[in-house]
Amino acid sequence: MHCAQKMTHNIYWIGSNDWRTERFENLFPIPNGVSYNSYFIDDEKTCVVDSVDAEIREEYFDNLSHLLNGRDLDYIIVNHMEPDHCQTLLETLERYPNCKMVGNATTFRMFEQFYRTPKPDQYYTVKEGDEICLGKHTLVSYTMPMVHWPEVTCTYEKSTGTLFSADAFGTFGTINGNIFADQTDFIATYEDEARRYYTNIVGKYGPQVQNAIRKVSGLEIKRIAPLHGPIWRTPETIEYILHKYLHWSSYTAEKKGVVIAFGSMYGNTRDIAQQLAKQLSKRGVTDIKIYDVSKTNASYIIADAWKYTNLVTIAPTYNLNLYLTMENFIHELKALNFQNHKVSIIGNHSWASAAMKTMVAHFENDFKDIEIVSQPLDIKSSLKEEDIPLIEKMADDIKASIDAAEIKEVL
Ligand SMILES: Cc1cc2nc3c(=O)[nH]c(=O)nc-3n(C[C@H](O)[C@H](O)[C@H](O)COP(=O)(O)O)c2cc1C
Repeated sequence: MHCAQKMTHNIYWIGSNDWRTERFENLFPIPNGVSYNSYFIDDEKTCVVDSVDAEIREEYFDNLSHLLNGRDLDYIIVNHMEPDHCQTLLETLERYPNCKMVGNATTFRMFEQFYRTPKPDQYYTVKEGDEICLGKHTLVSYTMPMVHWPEVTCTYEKSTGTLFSADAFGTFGTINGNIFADQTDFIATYEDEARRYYTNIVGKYGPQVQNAIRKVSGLEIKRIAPLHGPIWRTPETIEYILHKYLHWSSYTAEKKGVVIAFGSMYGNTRDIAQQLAKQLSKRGVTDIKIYDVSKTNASYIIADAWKYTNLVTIAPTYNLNLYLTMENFIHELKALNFQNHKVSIIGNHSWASAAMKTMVAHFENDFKDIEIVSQPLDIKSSLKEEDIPLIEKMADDIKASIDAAEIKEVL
């Protein structure tokens, strides 16, 4: 059943929601679901901006044929070739054989790689700054390489000031009737999920995100229409999401606080994490988050590690190595280019220590711009009375580093 919504002057949201998929990219839990957004422009020429995941295929085609109302489809703009936006692309081209698929050389190469059905007669190549006039609406293409994938573009519609931004400015979480962020309590509803989406999906590409923001900063943006999550259309919400992206892409902490990530088999290392948290709290530190790396999906811990100034990793030695879920957590952080934060380290071992040294080596050698706060500690099997002063000293050092931290506005 069609369920399209009007976005503005003859531009419609023709996406839908997915509550069923457990994990986005089969990696990141999405307990609040996700939307796949597609847009339809109704003008002398008809145009779709990006197609959708197969999960919402029926809704997309119902919306499209309802709005076309018997007319033909002239263009489909492909800003991003990732399958969650393209699993219905080939079918769109086959249902509407006169439709031109708008993209660049990489877009078309990827299309053929994924869908094994070249459609050269339907390719319409655009370069940076090229315009397509639909009648009253004019679309301008801008490249955004590696704002997720190499072929990515964004498309700016001049008459309405709409930026179709591909995966940029997107978020996990479904659209619940309200397609615009300003119709929701958007900070409460979307901020944490937008940060988790950004850090885990696009976090690796901070410099590319900054380049893309610089590139579009000269445009008069009245609406940002991403491929996931709500549309940003008021000055307040546009400024909010642009500002958040500038902040996140600079790897700068948003808030003073400590994320304690621990791994533990039998509880001894967990006790160390709780003791440190207590000592921090006693010293007036607020916003302390403790996560068990074996329990909480790394995507949540990573999002909070990005947000707060200080991270502490605490883990035991396991078969002469670092405990595996901590190894994995640190590996994921590194893969996302995590940087510009302060880290403290505690290991635990019983006969041949490896955890502490491995964590120190990772943060010293594999990351850039990480300050190690306090002397790393190595506890023997379980926390004892004589260890408490060591934990207190680390708490003192972390507190001092939080006090010295400056939370800078990134403009
Ligand atoms: C399967 C297993 C392998 C371990 N391997 C090592 C090791 O290679 N070197 C070492 O010093 N301790 C090793 N330990 C000891 C742990 O580091 C120690 O028991 C620590 O207290 C575990 O903390 P937890 O209670 O938080 O799990 C191992 C323990 C287990 C259960």
